[in-house]
Amino acid sequence: MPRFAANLSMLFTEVDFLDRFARARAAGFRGVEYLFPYEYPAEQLRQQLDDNQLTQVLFNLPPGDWDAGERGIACLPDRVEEFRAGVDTAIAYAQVLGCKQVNCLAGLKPATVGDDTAWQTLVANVSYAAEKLAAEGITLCLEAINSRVDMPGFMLDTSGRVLALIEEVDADNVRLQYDLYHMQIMEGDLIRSMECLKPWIAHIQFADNPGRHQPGTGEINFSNVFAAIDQMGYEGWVSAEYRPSGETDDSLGWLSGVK
Ligand SMILES: O=C(O)C(=O)[C@@H](O)CO
Ligand SMILES: [Mg+2]
Repeated sequence: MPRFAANLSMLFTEVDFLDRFARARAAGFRGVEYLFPYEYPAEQLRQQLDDNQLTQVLFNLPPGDWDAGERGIACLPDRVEEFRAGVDTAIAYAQVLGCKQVNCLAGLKPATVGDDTAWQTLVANVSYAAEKLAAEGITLCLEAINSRVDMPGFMLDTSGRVLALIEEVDADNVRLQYDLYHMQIMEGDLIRSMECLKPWIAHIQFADNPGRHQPGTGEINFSNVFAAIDQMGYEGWVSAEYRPSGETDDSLGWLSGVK
């Protein structure tokens, strides 16, 4: 059985954020992730992890102005200073939370910025972050996010783009975050793709498609996918990053199904 984690930005939203840790633990999870920790003092989040014997699996580098629609700043040439400051902030949180992986959102490419400029900015920023994070023993994840439904214009929208970036940066701690939901939309052929990409995959997330709800609501055969993840010898976390179609607790049938 894969090691499942709960994404607290999407699961257990029936309760306040800080109360979601206990709900995740009660449901059987041993790991949690969420979009961003920065609204809360790191020590307060650490307390929640300790109180509920949970591992902090992942969070994202500061993404720019999320509420205004920004989805990362790593490809933006006029935001390099802000990106670098964000790496320091993320490291400070990761140290307190004992978190060994952070995800870098590549960002939406503005029409005013050329493809090559955006790519070179991304390469330079990821290289910078990788070096700083390596000193802390932290892996930098890069997620391919679908540009068809959820994030039109996102810089890294295929596993091939992420692999090209990993190759160019050439650092041992830069790895692929494979989100089954995004990959089903962009590429399909999930099991064979994961088997091929396994050497580069550091983190897996999932939701069914269409709808981004729990397993069983869409077209992905999760029994087979989870079995394949086990069979390929993947040892990282597999995070439930879906919007429950009803109450979160009622969406967790897939979890007891694989116990
Ligand atoms: O949207 C997703 O998928 C995510 O994993 C977010 O955490 C953004 O990276
Ligand atoms: Mg994801």
